This record gives sequence, structure tokens and C-alpha cells, in this order.
Amino acid sequence: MSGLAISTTGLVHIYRAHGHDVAALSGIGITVRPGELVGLLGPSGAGKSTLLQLCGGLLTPSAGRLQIGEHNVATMTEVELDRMRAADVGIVLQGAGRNLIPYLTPTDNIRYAQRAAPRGHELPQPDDVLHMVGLRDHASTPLTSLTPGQIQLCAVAVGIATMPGLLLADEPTSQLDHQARDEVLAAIRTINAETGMTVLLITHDPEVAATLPRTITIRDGRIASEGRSGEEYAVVATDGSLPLPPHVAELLPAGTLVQVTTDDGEIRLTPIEQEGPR
Ligand SMILES: Nc1ncnc2c1ncn2[C@@H]1O[C@H](COP(=O)(O)OP(=O)(O)OP(=O)(O)O)[C@@H](O)[C@H]1O
Repeated sequence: MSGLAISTTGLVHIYRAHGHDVAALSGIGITVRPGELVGLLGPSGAGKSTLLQLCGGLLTPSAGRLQIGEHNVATMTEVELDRMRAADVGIVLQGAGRNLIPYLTPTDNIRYAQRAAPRGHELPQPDDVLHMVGLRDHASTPLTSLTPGQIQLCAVAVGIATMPGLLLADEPTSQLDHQARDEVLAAIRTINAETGMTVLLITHDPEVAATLPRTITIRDGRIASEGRSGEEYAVVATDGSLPLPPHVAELLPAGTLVQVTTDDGEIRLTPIEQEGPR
């Protein structure tokens, strides 16, 4: 299967908890092309995991549009979402162990993940999947004998067991030493490059983020900025609003009047001094 595109418009997700609502996403608009490798960044509680789970069909949007390849996620039934997860979208949850059955070998974990794929879906050999993540020599090694890095690689292998068009990974490099982190990142890059699978991964690690071709930073449930090969850019939203980078927002407290002028192709923001109350 080739890479799946992701497209969202005005995506909103509200958790209803203990009698009050939490708006985790407040109108996200992103487009990810098939085969892109994208990092999702942002402070704790920004809404990254919520976005990832929506893309994986583990949650359904409260409002807005979410398209994964041909799937219009907002309108799908539970059965259709199950089918999408079983073959088209691979999810690596935070904490490698949550993705694995501890008493099965890497090969059998992959076979288990492949069981749910619909009839007719072409499945790779477990050995080939393990080769792709660099674990072929550990096909039959008990999980208890693997290092933390190898267990994470095994979780990634299980995530791609059905060769989905989209791999979603929630902090796949966290809690690993630098060498293991780089090996997991290299495996994800290999998967992306060799299969054309679209990859969306969450990371808190600036060193990981700096190596990714594209990053999307979420803050307070909205897109705050995008990075391209380590360079940060503000993104104009569909309603024309432009989130200010934090170091500029500090200079312009809420309510500041700003004159916006253009001059020879440059756009200038000039805060206007307001008279205080007499
Ligand atoms: N099941 C839930 N019920 C109620 N509120 C939730 C639930 N899950 C997340 N939230 C809230 O939604 C907001 C976004 O959470 P989310 O986990 O998506 O953020 P995050 O960016 O992934 O954070 P972290 O980096 O800490 O994992 C937070 O305010 C969080 O407290």
C-alpha cells in the first residue's frame, strides 16, 4: 500500500469528563502529503496525542473534517474504523510494552498483529518486517531478553505488520539512551523511505525534531508553527489568523493595537501606543 494523505479542516475534539468539557483541539487544519515524515511537537497537554488518536480512528472528532486517504473519519462507523485500523493505519502507542504481547516472540507479535487484516490484504513476511527495523537476528528472542531499544523497534515492527499506508507513533524515542533513540529513528526513516509510508510521530526531543524534514507544533489545541528542516515558520490559518511566535507574543500583550503595513514586499507589525485612562 502506498502512503496515505492526511487532511483536516477545523478539527475539534472535546473530552467530556466529570461534568465539564475539555477542548483538546480547537480547530486544526493540516495537510500531510502521501509519504511525508512529520513530527508533532508542543508542550504537555497541547493536544498532540489527541490528534494522533483521531488520525488512527481511536477517537472520533467532535467537529470538523478529518480525511485519511479515502477515509472520511468523522462519518465512519465503529466497524469501518476497526477495518481502517486493522490494515491501513499502524499505531505505536506511547510505552513500547503497550504494543506487544510479552510472552510472544517478535515474529509471533507481528503474526498476531496481522490476524485482524481483512482477507485479500497483502501481508509481508514477519522476517521482512523485522529486517526493515534491524531486528531480523532477534526473530525468536524472548522479549525479556531484548534491550529497551530493541523492544521499541519491535513495537514499531508490530505497527507496520500489515504494511499500512500511515504509521502513527506516540513518542517512539522517549526514555531511550541516545544510541537506541537514533536506531529507532533510523528504522522509522528506513520504513518511510523504502515503502513510501506516511509517518506522523510525536516527539518532545529537540534533537529528534531538528532532524525531521517537517514538524508541526501544536499549542493550546491549535497549530502554533511549522518547521522545515530545523527552520521555524508561522502558519496562516484558514480564517486568516496568524499565531505569533512566543518571543513576539511576549512583546504584544493581548489587546495591543497593531498597525499592519506592507513596504516593498515586507510586512511590518507596529504596536500603537494607547492613551491610558484619564
Ligand atoms: N481522556 C481524557 N479525558 C479528559 N481530558 C483529557 C483526556 N485526554 C486528554 N485530555 C486533556 O486534553 C488536553 C490535550 O491532551 P493530550 O494528551 O492530547 O496532549 P499532549 O499534547 O499529547 O500532552 P502530553 O505531551 O503530555 O502527552 C489536555 O488538557 C488533557 O488534560
